[in-house]
Amino acid sequence: MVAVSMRIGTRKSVMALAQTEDIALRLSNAAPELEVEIVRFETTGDSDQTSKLLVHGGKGGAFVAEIRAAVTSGRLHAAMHSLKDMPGNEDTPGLVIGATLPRDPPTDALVLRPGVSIEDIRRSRGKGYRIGTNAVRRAAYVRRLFPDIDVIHFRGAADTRVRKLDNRDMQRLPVGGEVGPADALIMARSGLERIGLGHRIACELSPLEMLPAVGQGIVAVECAVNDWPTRKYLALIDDPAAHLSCEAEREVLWILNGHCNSPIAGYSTIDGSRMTLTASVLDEARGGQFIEVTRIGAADRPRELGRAVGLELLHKGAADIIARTRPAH
Ligand SMILES: NCc1[nH]cc(CCC(=O)O)c1CC(=O)O
Repeated sequence: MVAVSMRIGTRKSVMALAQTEDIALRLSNAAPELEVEIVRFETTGDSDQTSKLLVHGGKGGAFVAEIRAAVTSGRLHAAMHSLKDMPGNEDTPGLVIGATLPRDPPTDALVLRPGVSIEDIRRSRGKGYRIGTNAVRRAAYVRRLFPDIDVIHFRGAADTRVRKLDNRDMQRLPVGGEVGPADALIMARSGLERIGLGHRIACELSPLEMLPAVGQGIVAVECAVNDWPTRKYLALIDDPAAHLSCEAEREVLWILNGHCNSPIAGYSTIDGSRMTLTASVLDEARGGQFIEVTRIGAADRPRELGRAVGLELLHKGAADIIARTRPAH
């Protein structure tokens, strides 16, 4: 059989590489003639560990734009993305999500510094503890769980974050100065497991306690819309259920015009022919009030369901909250 090659681009972090290797393995199993080459990108977002990501045009701008440009120019056949990190409020002409891998657990989890106990944090409602996250959604939900906890800015690749927690490192702030050390972190369970740090999960937060980010736990592969050979290969490893959830949850983001660090959460599940979609918009400024909508619809019409949920959130006042949290440029 004639060998065919596919170049897949990824960020260089341990987590991104693990995800891309998973894609490569699935492709080789599905199409043994395919030789997958993993191309590692160092993005602006990864090399700058201090700023709050916004100066790079947000999460999307930082992590996604450079790799996308390489796909568009033909340097890459495809790009690996964590679906959670893909901007949900902009068009991507010429590109398509060719595959979504089966969803890993979408939940968030608490990682504790050795010596810190979850019982103590619960008992004190968080008072006296510092918890690190850079996500507005996680900050808002964790304040609902532990009202007296101190949420501090914390970023970096997942393995780096855990190392900094254990070493009691301080975090430099984008505006200057530093905070820390952190006693705990909120991180995605799937990411921790993919980098071999699943044993550090002290407590998993259910979707009811902390509704996951749109697309959390789903690895996506993007390619050029007119690159049919690549699309055919990617279709072989596409997980239909994850793809339907992707469509439903991302339609909510689109309707809400959510920016890179919006306090938006969204999670869908499929049961037979029905999909249940819950999405929320959190308002930290108003004492942690939040708007949440759940709807059930036809699993094979995910965008319709996403649109209904998004419009209902708007009807209940979501646009004001999102506008208030929009970073000034
Ligand atoms: N922003 C980083 C990022 N992007 C995707 C994941 C892992 C979870 C996933 O696959 O959705 C993580 C790490 C984290 O949030 O802790």
